[in-house]
Amino acid sequence: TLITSDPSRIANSSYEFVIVGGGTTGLAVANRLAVNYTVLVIERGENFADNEILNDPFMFGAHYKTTPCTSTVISTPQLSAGGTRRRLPLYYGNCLGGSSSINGMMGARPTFASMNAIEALGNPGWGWNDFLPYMQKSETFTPPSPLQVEVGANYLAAVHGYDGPVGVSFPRPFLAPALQSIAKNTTQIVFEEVVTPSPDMGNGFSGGHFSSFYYEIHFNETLQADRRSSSAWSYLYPQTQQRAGLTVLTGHPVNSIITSDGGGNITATGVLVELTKGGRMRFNASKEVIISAGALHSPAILQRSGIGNATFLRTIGIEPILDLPGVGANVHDHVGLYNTTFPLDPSANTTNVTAGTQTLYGIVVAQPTVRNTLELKDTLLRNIFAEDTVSAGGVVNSESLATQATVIADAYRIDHPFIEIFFTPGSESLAVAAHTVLPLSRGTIRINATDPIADPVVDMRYLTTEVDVLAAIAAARRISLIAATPPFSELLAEDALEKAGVPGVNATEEEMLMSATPLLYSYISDIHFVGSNSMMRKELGGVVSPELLVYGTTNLRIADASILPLSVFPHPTLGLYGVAEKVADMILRAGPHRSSGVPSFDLYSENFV
Ligand SMILES: Cc1cc2nc3c(=O)[nH]c(=O)nc-3n(C[C@H](O)[C@H](O)[C@H](O)COP(=O)(O)OP(=O)(O)OC[C@H]3O[C@@H](n4cnc5c(N)ncnc54)[C@H](O)[C@@H]3O)c2cc1C
Repeated sequence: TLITSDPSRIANSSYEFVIVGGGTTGLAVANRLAVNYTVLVIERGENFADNEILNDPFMFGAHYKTTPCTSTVISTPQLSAGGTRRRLPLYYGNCLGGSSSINGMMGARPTFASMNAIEALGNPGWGWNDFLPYMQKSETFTPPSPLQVEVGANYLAAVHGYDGPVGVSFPRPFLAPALQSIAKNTTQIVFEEVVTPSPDMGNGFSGGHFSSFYYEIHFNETLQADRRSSSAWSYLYPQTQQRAGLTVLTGHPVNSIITSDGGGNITATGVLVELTKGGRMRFNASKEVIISAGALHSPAILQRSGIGNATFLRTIGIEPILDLPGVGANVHDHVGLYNTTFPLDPSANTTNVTAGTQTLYGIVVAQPTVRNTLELKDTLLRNIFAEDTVSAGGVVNSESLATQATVIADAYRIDHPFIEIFFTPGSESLAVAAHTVLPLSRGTIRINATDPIADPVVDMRYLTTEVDVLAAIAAARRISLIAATPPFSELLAEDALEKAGVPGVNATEEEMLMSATPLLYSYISDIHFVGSNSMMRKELGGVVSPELLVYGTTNLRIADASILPLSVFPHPTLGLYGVAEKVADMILRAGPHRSSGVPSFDLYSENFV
């Protein structure tokens, strides 16, 4: 593997594949393709292989906003407290490894029900049974030690992988072991009938569950010990992952894709790179171009290339070569309620409840189902009107919103959870955070009309559908209920709810929405943006086919979080490695060098068919 920041070193080289963006998904795809092909990855950010803060898995909470890899797009004003509006910072990783170099490392997988929903949007081959083997292929799972099992870690050996590049494990040492059991006991009381302890949070569970979180960390002697298992440290840097066919250019952004029009479908022939010293350089791809610049930037690259909503492109002076209204539409994100830190009772026994200077975001996760409000949510989702399309904003037509709402409702019927709650140990306080899952509000991403290479204009339109507001209120309620329920409440100061700005357990809906220190309207982006180049039927605003090929092109693919039409990964990273493994396998199988494929697992056909 050659990693360079000097474009002149590779100026006259030729490549079969060019991948735009050396982030989470991009580096994983590159690694697999470079076994058989010559591959060039072009990453806008730098190479921070040895940066201690990025590598240290326990530094995330304190530093992710200020690492040298961290970048931000500031959103357009979003709905906020009392009907006011607020701009939200949307963080992402701008270096090799992309957002996996700065994220919280919380390992999570989609559910059987949610992959069903993805498949139902016109994507055969993306159901749970087809997808699980690819997630397994990407990971080396380290089972919990007997000590970790004793204090709460649990797993199912059959759903994991044991020789992939990404380290997945429970943290070692197991942080705040006493809090693990307190959190689990409280969860069981608060959610009574809608959660059960999960044998493994990655088993495609049907039904709400709670479990100890696992993380993307190398705690494995055969991999690097005690290090963040970013995409770069999994698929690029290790000796075992070196590829003669792989070149990585850092420090240079791709402006656009170069295409030729053979009178039918469009063919990508290369990319145009902005040189930091000024000017532009072209790199050719003889087989394919794959865009992996993340959900915020991939649609902007397409739009700069003349691929997108033709009317919009014309208004800003770009001649469209492909009218695809879904580019930059359908983008969405989880609403994060993180602003809740509860002070500890000074007289409580907090041994093994806090985590000293070490932080990991969640230690126990609860994903309750909608059973008690199922009929209400079902009715809301199955009765989407044309006005909802207008308020959601980012969908291309009302059929798109109605179809997405229906498959979400079906997923809830199978018993997909509707929120996620997690307990986080601090040094002197405890946090309970929550985020919505499977939101329906949709927004847009468009390039800046006056400066197309600048940050795109992102309007996420959080909480613009009724069902999303309902879910957020439910999440806020559960946070206050947890803080008022023993054994968790016994750790907290008497006025903990008040100090944390959390409305009491009996607060009305109005109070939940508008209280003086409103939990709900101090929401933040959960940094899980997806959908801006959705994989679904073209009539619904789809941009890519189930093979991740951009509709109307012969060889332009997208592989990153932007392809997810629904937010089915509660935390995206492990699922995105599955996406990377799947698309690489599709390409390798179709090419002259046939892939050895992935092992097939029948485990779930029995349970779910
Ligand atoms: C602070 C933070 C915390 C998070 N916590 C978690 C967590 O705990 N668990 C979890 O699973 N997920 C978490 N996520 C989300 C998860 O990390 C992302 O969803 C995922 O990494 C996105 O992967 P991607 O491949 O789509 O994009 P990225 O990994 O962001 O990669 C895109 C790459 O493209 C590059 N790029 C952009 N534009 C260009 C251009 N024009 N030319 C060349 N290169 C370009 C970028 O620099 C970047 O390296 C978190 C994210 C953040 C930011």
